[in-house]
Amino acid sequence: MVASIAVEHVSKLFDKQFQRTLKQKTVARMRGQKTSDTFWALDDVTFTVEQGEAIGLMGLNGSGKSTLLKHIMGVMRPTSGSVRTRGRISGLIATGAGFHPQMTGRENIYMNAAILGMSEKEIDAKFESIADFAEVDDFMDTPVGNYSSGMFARLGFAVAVHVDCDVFIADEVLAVGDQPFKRKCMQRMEEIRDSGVTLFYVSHAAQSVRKMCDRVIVLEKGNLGFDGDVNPGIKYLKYDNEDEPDTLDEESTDAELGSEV
Ligand SMILES: Nc1ncnc2c1ncn2[C@@H]1O[C@H](COP(=O)(O)OP(=O)(O)OP(=O)(O)O)[C@@H](O)[C@H]1O
Repeated sequence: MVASIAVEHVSKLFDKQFQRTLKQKTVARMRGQKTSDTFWALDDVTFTVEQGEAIGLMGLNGSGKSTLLKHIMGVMRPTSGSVRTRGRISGLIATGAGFHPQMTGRENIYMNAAILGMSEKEIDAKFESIADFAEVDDFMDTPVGNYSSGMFARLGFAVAVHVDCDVFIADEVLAVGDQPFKRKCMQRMEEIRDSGVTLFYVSHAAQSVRKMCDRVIVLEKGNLGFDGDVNPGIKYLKYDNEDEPDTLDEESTDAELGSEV
């Protein structure tokens, strides 16, 4: 098997500010109070992913999932440790990330696709298909600053799924889309996974992780809490407790997808 991603002893230190304004900071300093502190958002995280694996990245809010994915996408550098990736990476870390609000949907498609490594010729060839997937129709020539959050998500996801990539990253892509679009995204991600692309799928929905992934990695306050099979991973998080269901939104997605219980 070929290693697709190697994360070795990765740690990331962030600052935490306690006061917002200069005045508040000055007063705090005069009182001898702390104005900031540091914390480890990732703490000595190590794992390897083989080409074609589908990883469900799970963990409570603030556990470091997006931070880890930013390292894998190469938009953030670790304080210590190393991240090595093989091939082209596509996907979404945050809805609308990399979009310019004053540029139109059309212009943003070209810019975003170029950032993800597509040539102008490639974008020209795929533009109609990207536009069809996004279904923003008449709004293609409207500045995206006037888009709804769902429209933003559609456009970003439409571009990402049209990149020929070796690793696909999907962080909370289903958070803002409506049900038909969520279904379409899930279907498309299954196709991407089945074509042998390495998949990183962040979700709090146990059902869709079961459907989509063959391995689960759980982060806990920046530490690697669990790395292994899907069901034990979900059990580890206690996300499959009938008394504590997934969010209604994601549950209904799972129900509509017809995934097993
Ligand atoms: N640029 C930054 N500077 C300082 N702190 C940050 C920065 N980015 C993230 N953090 C903090 O790092 C921690 C991990 O954040 P991260 O977004 O990776 O969590 P997450 O697991 O993706 O959470 P969620 O499930 O809510 O999306 C949080 O406490 C967050 O506030």
